[in-house]
Amino acid sequence: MRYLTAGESHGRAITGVLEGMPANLEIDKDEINRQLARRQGGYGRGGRMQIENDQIDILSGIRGGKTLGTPISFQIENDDWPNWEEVLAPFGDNGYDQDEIKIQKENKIKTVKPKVTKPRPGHADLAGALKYNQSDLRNILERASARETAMRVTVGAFGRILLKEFGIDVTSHVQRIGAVELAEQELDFAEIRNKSAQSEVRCIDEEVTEEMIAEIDDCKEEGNSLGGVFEVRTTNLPAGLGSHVHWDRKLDGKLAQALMSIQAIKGVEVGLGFEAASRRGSEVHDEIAYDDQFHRLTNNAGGIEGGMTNGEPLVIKAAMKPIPTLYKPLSSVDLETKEKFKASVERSDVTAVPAASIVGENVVAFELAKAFLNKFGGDSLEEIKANYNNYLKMLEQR
Ligand SMILES: Cc1cc2nc3c(=O)[nH]c(=O)nc-3n(C[C@H](O)[C@H](O)[C@H](O)COP(=O)(O)O)c2cc1C
Ligand SMILES: C=C(O[C@@H]1CC(C(=O)O)=C[C@@H](OP(=O)(O)O)[C@H]1O)C(=O)O
Repeated sequence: MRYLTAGESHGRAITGVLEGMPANLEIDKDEINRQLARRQGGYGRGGRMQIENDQIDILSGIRGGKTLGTPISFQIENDDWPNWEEVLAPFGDNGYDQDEIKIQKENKIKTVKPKVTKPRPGHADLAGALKYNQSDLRNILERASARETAMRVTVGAFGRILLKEFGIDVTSHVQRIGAVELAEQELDFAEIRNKSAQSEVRCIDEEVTEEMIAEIDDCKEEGNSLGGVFEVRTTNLPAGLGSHVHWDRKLDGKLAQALMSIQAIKGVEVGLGFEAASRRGSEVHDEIAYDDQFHRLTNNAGGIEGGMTNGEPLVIKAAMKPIPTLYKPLSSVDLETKEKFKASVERSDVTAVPAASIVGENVVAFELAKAFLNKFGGDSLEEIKANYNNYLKMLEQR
């Protein structure tokens, strides 16, 4: 299974093509829209999320509510597009009517959006302009933007619909916003799901959530931004997804890549992660027991050993850096004039960790669905179910 996405953040729409879904899987469009709505929520987001109302429009690959086994294509319209149509039209003068810009500047009106030449530290602006030989940073920032994560949530939602047929579920919660951290605790999957669905920040502890909200408010007041950490968990994963035999078949590597490729994610930990490096072996490795089936007395490995699921729940964390666009300006240098400036900002998120946790949850769901199809693959849902049930029977006999 694979996918491609296209689209600029303020372009007409973002689009995607997903290939490799088996035939005869019932697709609940509401479930996809629910995931998209979850991604739009979370305390700390800026003005853009009040403009957008992400809804999936499926163009092909589904008939009568079921997959055909053919490529599935879809799009989400950008409701902000009418404000950018002139600037981002595929053909035309990019809206850079210099006379009009001059008149508008004189009259302090701002409907024309001039060329962007002031790169933001921490964003893709400067590196992208150098690499792609661009003089307008808009040609970089439009595609670097995390608007694209709406597509990743869409394909992840398809993945989770498939996983659900096999009783596998994925959830997430916010572990840290800046300096405010949720203490490590024994977590019950159903509890995380219910509480994180209710909470504005998607931290599962009410008191800590309030502290996180206060931290975001404080940071906003200061014109600053915040990062944090989220954790993704799964239930009912069978042992044996992924493989130890080649570097590019190892599931931990694939999950890390999927998470690291989310905008602003700078670190991934499986299970104990970095903490394992400072402990002794006896305090890290999960002892093996047998009770009708193999299981572990702890889950410090986070459900993966040797690049394969070991039958315990997957536990994986990702660290997000603070949002690069700051109301409190940082110094930078104008691309054209080479003059120093302090950036001014029109709108931005203060933090997007709660949104990123939903993206994380869905990219993990997609990678797991892919690994699931690699192991139990078939062209129809019925064939995959037969393969899966056969494998479960084999495991029962071990
Ligand atoms: C859900 C989400 C929302 C984001 N919102 C913003 C934003 O409003 N302003 C901003 O400058 N960066 C935002 N970012 C982060 C940038 O997209 C990201 O830092 C940039 O593309 C550079 O990539 P890098 O941080 O991975 O190096 C957001 C990221 C995510 C995941
Ligand atoms: C549009 C989304 O996130 C955007 C990601 C983003 C960035 O630079 O990554 C910048 C902001 O966009 P704008 O510049 O239009 O305010 C965010 O709102 C979204 O999540 O759907």
